[in-house]
Amino acid sequence: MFKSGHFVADNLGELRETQVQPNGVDLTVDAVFEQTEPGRIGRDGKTVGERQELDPEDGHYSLEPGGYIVRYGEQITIPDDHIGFLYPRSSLLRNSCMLDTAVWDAGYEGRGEGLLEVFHEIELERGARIAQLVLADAAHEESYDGSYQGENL
Ligand SMILES: O=c1ccn([C@H]2C[C@H](O)[C@@H](COP(=O)(O)OP(=O)(O)OP(=O)(O)O)O2)c(=O)[nH]1
Repeated sequence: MFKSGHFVADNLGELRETQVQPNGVDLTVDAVFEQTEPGRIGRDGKTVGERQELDPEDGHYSLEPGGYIVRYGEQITIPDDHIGFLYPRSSLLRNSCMLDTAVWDAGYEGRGEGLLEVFHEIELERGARIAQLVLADAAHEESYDGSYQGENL
């Protein structure tokens, strides 16, 4: 079963009232990066490629078509017995952009990242809401203890 927006909000850091939605919490864009060097995914590990942080102009990012890594502004905790899913705000899709996301594991804490695909130039204000995090009940044996634990806190 999916939890309410207020339940999700109780597991995040400081929020604005407008971020709490009926079924989840909207996440904001805190930083945007362009990858500059290749990463590597091997059978026994991975390396994230170098990236360069973009400077917002007058508080806005003007993004040309391409792929960008975004860091969310909220401090996220996925509580035990839950799993998190993140969806793009539909206004992104309606503006020819997409946010690609992965599974948020029980026990994860941090300010996570996603891949923003831009198919048509878009202006994003730093701090604008771009995604929605939802939580569902989930069974698990272990909790997240990977290399991204505690990232960007
Ligand atoms: O879109 C997402 C989805 C998840 N996460 C966070 C929460 C998740 O628990 C953690 C690790 O994700 P995943 O397990 O998919 O990463 P991995 O590449 O398998 O790394 P690890 O080996 O550390 O598990 O990253 C994000 O930042 N962005």
